[in-house]
Amino acid sequence: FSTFQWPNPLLNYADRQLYEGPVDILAEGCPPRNDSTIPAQWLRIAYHDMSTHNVDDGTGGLDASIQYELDRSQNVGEGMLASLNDFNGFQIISPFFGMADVIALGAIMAVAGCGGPFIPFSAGRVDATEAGPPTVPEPQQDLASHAESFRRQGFTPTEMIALVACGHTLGGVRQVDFPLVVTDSATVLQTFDTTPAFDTAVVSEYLQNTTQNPLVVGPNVTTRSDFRIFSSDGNATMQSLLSPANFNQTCSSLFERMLNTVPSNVNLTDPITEPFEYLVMNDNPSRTVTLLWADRQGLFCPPSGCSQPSNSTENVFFTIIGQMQEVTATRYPFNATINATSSISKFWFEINENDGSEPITVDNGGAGFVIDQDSVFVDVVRTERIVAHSGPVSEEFMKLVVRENSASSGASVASFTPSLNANPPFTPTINTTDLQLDASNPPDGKFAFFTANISFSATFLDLTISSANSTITQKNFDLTAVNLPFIFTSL
Ligand code: HEM
Repeated sequence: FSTFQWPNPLLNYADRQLYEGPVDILAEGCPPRNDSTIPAQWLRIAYHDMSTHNVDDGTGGLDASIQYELDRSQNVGEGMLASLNDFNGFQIISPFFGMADVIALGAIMAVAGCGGPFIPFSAGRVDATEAGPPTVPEPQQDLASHAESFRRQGFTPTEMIALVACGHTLGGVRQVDFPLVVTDSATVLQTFDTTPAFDTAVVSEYLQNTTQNPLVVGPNVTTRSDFRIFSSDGNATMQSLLSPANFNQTCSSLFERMLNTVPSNVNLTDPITEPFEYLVMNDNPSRTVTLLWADRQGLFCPPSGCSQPSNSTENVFFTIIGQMQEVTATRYPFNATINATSSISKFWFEINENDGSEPITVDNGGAGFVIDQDSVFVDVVRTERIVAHSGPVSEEFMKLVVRENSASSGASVASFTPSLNANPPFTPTINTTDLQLDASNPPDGKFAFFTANISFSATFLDLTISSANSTITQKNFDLTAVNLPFIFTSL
């Protein structure tokens, strides 16, 4: 059992992205693209985005500023645009999980997808709104400039050697983008080593003098930057990286630092190294899991009881990260009816293995899973996604239904919709709409229904209701975590 405290929307969301996808689907099996691989492209963009960091003043780092830096020659390559399009296409950017977090997650999936080590994931990066300085190292620069670039980014000369070797085990150099490095125009891409996998081939082929790495043996001596870097300590670091165990361990910890290099005013979560959102246990078909709750007065409910056994079990399908860690989990769904008058203040669970052992209580470290307020919430049963047709014209929107039980003077919803742009920068849209009394749903008990039509593709909502003396908000309601009905109708 982990020490995770609910609610923590960022950690919850980051955990779900790492262990349930969907980012890994494009990295699994190290799939080829543009004569390189998708993971090679994802790993390179993470390094280039981080390269703006300056340890001296704490600015720059992994902040998605790359979205504004694509026109620079140091960021040449179709992998850059393709990667950003991949990341935006997942539509997982949320109010607290921006493009920079997706770039970091992409690098983690990239390394794992090509057979490399697990890199612990921290989330909470903040997306830049403009370009950073042009500080990506380039092949024609000398060793001293490279050492200074890496120092500025927070890495020692020895770490520079390892970081470049770890990066250049994937992918290669494209002829059209670097014609001075790869001079033979019949070559589309010259790989750094003979295997697409994340492995030590880049090191062993270099040490055996069989390497075809164009940044080591390319015809143009000026652009042999990998040669200058790899040999800068008499090959001592490269020798140490020959051991696959040491290579994996060194690359994992350097990549973790690379991905966690952020502006000094940004705080990241603790690293996620296990799927803490789940109770990972051995399979026991006789196990029962019961949801229990207390009413709004904090009392455990009277005779009939406030408890509900789980109604089924579902297998959790883990990403390549979960598969690599060999974790398995079962999800226990519930369908509980809460009395509208006595309501709910907190809930918890009891797990009974039914094998004679004491049942276990799961109660968020003693506090219970506390429901802050029950004055306003999204009615997921009445909310629906609507596709309305009239001849060739079609309109898509979401009919949001909100319940509220206070005598409010105004209610509004701010909806967050990930970017549907074709090109970067992929900035989300946030719209604020007033909620109106819902004529189609008469009041029920002390609850009234309010409604608004919002974007079909909205993923997160903040609800606000104000009355004469208070404002109540329900922040970060995750529409992607609920299954809303689709309604097809005519306009
Ligand atoms: C002095 C430092 C470095 C220089 C001069 C350098 C240079 C280059 C060049 C010229 C390419 C070819 C890009 C293309 O044709 O699209 C490349 C590719 C690549 N670099 Fe670096 N690099 C450096 C450091 C790093 C580091 C630290 C990483 C760590 C993540 C990294 C990861 C990659 C990857 C994965 C590719 C392959 C991209 C693909 O195949 O699409 N590089 N690098």
